[in-house]
Amino acid sequence: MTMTLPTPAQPLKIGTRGSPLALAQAHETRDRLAAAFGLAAEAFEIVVIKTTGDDRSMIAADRPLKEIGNKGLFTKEIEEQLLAGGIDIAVHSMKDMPVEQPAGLVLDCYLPREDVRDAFISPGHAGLAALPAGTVVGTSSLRRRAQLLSRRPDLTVVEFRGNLQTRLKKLENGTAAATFLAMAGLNRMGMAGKVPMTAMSPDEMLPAVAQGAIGIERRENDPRARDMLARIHDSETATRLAAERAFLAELDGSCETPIAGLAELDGTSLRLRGEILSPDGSAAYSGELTGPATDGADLGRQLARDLLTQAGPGFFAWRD
Ligand SMILES: NCc1[nH]cc(CCC(=O)O)c1CC(=O)O
Repeated sequence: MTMTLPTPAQPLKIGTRGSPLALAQAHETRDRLAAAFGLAAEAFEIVVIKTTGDDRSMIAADRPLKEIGNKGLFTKEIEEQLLAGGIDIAVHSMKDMPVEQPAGLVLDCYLPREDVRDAFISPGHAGLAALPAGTVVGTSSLRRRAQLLSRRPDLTVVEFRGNLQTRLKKLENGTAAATFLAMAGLNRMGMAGKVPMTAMSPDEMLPAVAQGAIGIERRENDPRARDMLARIHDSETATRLAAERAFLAELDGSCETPIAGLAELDGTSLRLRGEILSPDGSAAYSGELTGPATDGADLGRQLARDLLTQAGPGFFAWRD
């Protein structure tokens, strides 16, 4: 392969948000690229980009993200920089990515997926089932709120945002007795052993579509980035996300919607589980399909149609 590799004088510019998790993901991407091509860290430049979603003044701490309109809230400025050439690749949590990318950009490189499960975090309780009736729990996620209320209608769910440290402080001062975060983020930040938590099985809380997966976006017409990313791409993650994201797309969903989905591979067989909920958890529909891994997107669309049929017309009408 004739490829001009980046050098310290002409580094590959890696765009990312500045949060601790985003930076950990950007460093992992750089380290995998450096290892794959035998390059020094100096051949890469990590460029931190502030997004609307990071601008605290835009977001009152108690205002649910959905009210601000979160389609592209954390990605718009990064994608603009990518199109303008200010960066060469952009590292994202796939869970936060819309199902379609802007013209001129492609998102077809995934790193090996981390733990897909949600973590139950609480200094005083062993798990969801052990919480006494009426317990206050905190989350900012519409999906988790709906799932929690669906399984435990007796709980009170309060809006809970901010970084891990802020949340732990709120647990300590009694604002809530428990909160929930992705295992993947905790692991990638090296926090898994340092926080009182247990991983929840997907049967107890089915994770968000693409949870635990990192995707790397590039310009369509950039062969260097294309060829470099091909070397660190994980095809198993791609197979699983094809099914999950087709499921999400067919539901016309985004991270504003209480939707959960998880595909798992067993050899050449793909098992897809999905769930859709009303925001207050009073209605929840779930199902699963298994089929050949090569037909993941068909499986995703089929499961979405099955669940929409179960739920009946107008199930998502509250979104409009
Ligand atoms: N929406 C925020 C977000 N986006 C990705 C992660 C965690 C990492 C991942 O799921 O890949 C999180 C925080 C969380 O849910 O705990």
